[in-house]
Amino acid sequence: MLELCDIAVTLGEFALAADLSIPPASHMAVIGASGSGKSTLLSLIGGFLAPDRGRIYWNGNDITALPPGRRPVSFLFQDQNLFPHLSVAQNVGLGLRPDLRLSSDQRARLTRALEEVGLAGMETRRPASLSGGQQSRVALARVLLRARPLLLLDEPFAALGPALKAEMLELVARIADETQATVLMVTHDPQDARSFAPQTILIDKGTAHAPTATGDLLDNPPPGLRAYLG
Ligand SMILES: Nc1ncnc2c1ncn2[C@@H]1O[C@H](COP(=O)(O)OP(=O)(O)OP(=O)(O)O)[C@@H](O)[C@H]1O
Repeated sequence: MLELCDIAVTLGEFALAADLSIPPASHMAVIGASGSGKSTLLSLIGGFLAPDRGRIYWNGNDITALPPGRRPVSFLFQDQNLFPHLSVAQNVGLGLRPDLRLSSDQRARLTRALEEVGLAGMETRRPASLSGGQQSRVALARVLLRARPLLLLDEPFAALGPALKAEMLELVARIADETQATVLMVTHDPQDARSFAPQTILIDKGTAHAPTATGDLLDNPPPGLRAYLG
């Protein structure tokens, strides 16, 4: 269970408040107009941004002061954070050990993770020689190996075509289910939210609202969200 208790943060002219709970193993969308604070919310949870007020709890433990590396969190961003000079296996191995000195057990897990995301045999390739979808799979394999219980996705598949995007979302859902991970996914695409996330956090007018049923929210969006969705 992730709890954001009375959180407030101000960035220049912008302010965001959040007071909400996310149940274990949720698949949750984060939706809101451009500039509403979706990435800010993820940064607060991931520890890249400290709140001015409030506490963040994970399973009852206060993680508000923990640096990103000590939080129970993995990230997936649109640029996938792949290092161009490293091979596929090395990029994935970084999820286990930043110095890449993997034990034989860790190497075996790495091989399994690559198989799981459909990249078996591509261990020595560099990211530049992969398609966009394959690059996304490398990033996903790294997430799979890290096996952190909270996965934060900031529009990671926005650059992929609709069919590939749907495939990657299914893969994320499967990986999250296997590890019982909670997933928070920022998206601009209501269809992604409907297919991936039974519940959605709406960010509107400076507030991240408590999760509501995605279908109900999108069928009857409040005025700000209606204007944004078009
Ligand atoms: N370091 C900063 N200093 C000042 N303002 C900031 C800073 N970081 C973000 N902001 C502002 O905070 C607001 C929220 O930004 P954020 O990136 O969270 O929005 P978003 O909903 O993710 O937007 P988008 O959908 O366009 O990616 C924006 O108005 C942005 O300009």
